[in-house]
Amino acid sequence: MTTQHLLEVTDLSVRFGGLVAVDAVSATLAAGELVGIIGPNGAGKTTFFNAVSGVIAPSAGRIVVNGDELTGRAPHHFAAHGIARTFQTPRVFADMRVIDNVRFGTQFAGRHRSAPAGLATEQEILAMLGLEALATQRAGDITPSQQRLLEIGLALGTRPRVLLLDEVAAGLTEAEVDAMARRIRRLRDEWQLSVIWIEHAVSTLLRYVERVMVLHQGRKIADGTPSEVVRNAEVIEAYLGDEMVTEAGP
Ligand SMILES: Nc1ncnc2c1ncn2[C@@H]1O[C@H](COP(=O)(O)OP(=O)(O)OP(=O)(O)O)[C@@H](O)[C@H]1O
Repeated sequence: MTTQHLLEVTDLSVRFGGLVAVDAVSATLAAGELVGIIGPNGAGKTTFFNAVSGVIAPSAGRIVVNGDELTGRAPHHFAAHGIARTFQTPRVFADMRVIDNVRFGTQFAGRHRSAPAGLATEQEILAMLGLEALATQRAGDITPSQQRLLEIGLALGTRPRVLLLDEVAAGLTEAEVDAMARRIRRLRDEWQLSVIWIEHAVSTLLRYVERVMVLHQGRKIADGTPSEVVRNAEVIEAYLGDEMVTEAGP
């Protein structure tokens, strides 16, 4: 029996002039998976997200979402097929109320899509993110860490099946990073979302994901459980150093 993947990326490459930012990367995401992507600065992580959310057209390769090929299609096609993403720099609508930011996502993806169970209302999305008390505030007036959460709210407003999170924990305190990781787990556990999460806070990420892909100079150099990946010689050499092996335990 073959498993139908929600997302199936085959030999994806993105070139900028002479630079190969993503180099023949293949990857899959099954329903309900929580997968991390790690790798040094410039490894191609954000560019990978840009391609699998339609923000840039790949130079080569195929992107299939839930059985439909979307390679090179515009972002709203990806959104309508259930892909939502956040951006490295939070992009909320500062002059709109917090709750209206979440409503915007609904319009972006189209009103007539079927919503996954549990993602019924904007209020529930805000409650999941701990922002319910701020619903009527102007988004520009909430703190930067609350804006990071709201950006996830904007993505959730599209009622996605797949959530692509790009460094949503950047700039947060250690306690906030942990709280963020727990929220991401709950999104997967309670709303059956599939999540790919890029983060530089590697030790936290590795505690929460079941699988992690490692990018280095555009190539995928590893894809496995956190304990497999921290023992991978190429990953240690390229990115992690030796200390993660001890941190991850026996
Ligand atoms: N629009 C662009 N035009 C030209 N080069 C780009 C563009 N976007 C990214 N790059 C280059 O592609 C490479 C991969 O960048 P990317 O932002 O995907 O890496 P990253 O792994 O997300 O890094 P970081 O962890 O620093 O965010 C880098 O060398 C970057 O300078």
